[in-house]
Amino acid sequence: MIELALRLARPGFGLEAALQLPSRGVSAVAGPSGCGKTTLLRALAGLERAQGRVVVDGVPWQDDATGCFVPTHRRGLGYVIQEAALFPHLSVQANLQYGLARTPPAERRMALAQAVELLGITPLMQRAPATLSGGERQRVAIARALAGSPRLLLMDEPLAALDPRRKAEVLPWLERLQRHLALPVVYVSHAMDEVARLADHLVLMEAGRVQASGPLSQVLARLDPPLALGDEAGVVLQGEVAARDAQWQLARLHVPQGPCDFWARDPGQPVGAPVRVRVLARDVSLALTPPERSSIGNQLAGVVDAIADDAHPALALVRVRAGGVQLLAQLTRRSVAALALAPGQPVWALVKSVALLE
Ligand SMILES: Nc1ncnc2c1ncn2[C@@H]1O[C@H](COP(=O)(O)OP(=O)(O)OP(=O)(O)O)[C@@H](O)[C@H]1O
Repeated sequence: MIELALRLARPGFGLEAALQLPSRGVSAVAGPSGCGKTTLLRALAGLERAQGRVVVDGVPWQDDATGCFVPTHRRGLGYVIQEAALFPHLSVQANLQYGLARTPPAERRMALAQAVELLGITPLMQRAPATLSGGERQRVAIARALAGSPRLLLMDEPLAALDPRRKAEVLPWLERLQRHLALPVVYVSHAMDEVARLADHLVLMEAGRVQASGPLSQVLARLDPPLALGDEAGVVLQGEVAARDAQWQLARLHVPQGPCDFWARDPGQPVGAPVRVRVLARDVSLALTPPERSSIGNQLAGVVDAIADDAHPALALVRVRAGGVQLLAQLTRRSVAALALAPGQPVWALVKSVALLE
């Protein structure tokens, strides 16, 4: 467990965050620009001197009550930032070897081999950094951070400098890390598509404060903080590819807690592969009876769970429980009135197959 309670005051900005993050998996820290994500990460690393307490797996890194402050280089951190700074005169291999300097010799080979394997670096080993694409450079930077056998990996917008195509190339490698790494990762990003694909735990921040912190699906299904997410409000369902339809290039995705399987664009993964599906609130419609002869690929029987005002006065956010999953639907308040929607009301949640984002 990573426990932190940190305060920091700057002119015009104050950070006040108390958090408990799991010791395994990816904890994403998201929120609008300037809300203090980077400041929080730097304070956790000891790069920024905040007041308070940081305890990682029972080991205090900072405790103002006792005067404890472990300097950054003794915290066993890997740190990856937006623009990777690799040594330009060294090959990829030599850059990775450099990352080993701080690692006890007994752990070196394992850590390096695992990092190279997890991030698919082998074909790049002899290349010079200047010959790498932005995405390849970030993979090498992440491998270098991992080669140092960190206890905690901190990543600050590692994909933000990449164009959408490069970002799409790197994301599957980060998903591999998310599945296979035993160490905790704190991942700062303002991009909800990255968060939806990578996070196990989500911290939402606003103006230096923590708005919500908890398992990804629970935080995304809350009706209060998602309001701040605007068009990005929506839930993430986790499942696996159950079948692929070669004729229509669609895949049937089995979501264990869902009331039925989902049809979506074929993500190109084999049957049995784990997938996450992002269902945005604006892509979910509600009906009182199941539509016949419609083009909508997914129709889920559910019950209205809660209704909240959305940020715009014309809109409402409706949470529907369907089987063991929760969906959010963004509707006009006129539709909510026309259907007389209220908690407890049985409804059909309609989700176009094209709207499902893997
Ligand atoms: N070195 C600094 N000196 C003074 N103020 C700073 C400094 N660094 C950041 N700030 C301010 O502190 C606040 C939080 O900044 P921070 O970089 O942590 O936000 P962020 O959520 O990471 O933003 P972004 O997503 O844009 O990177 C902002 O108001 C910013 O202008």
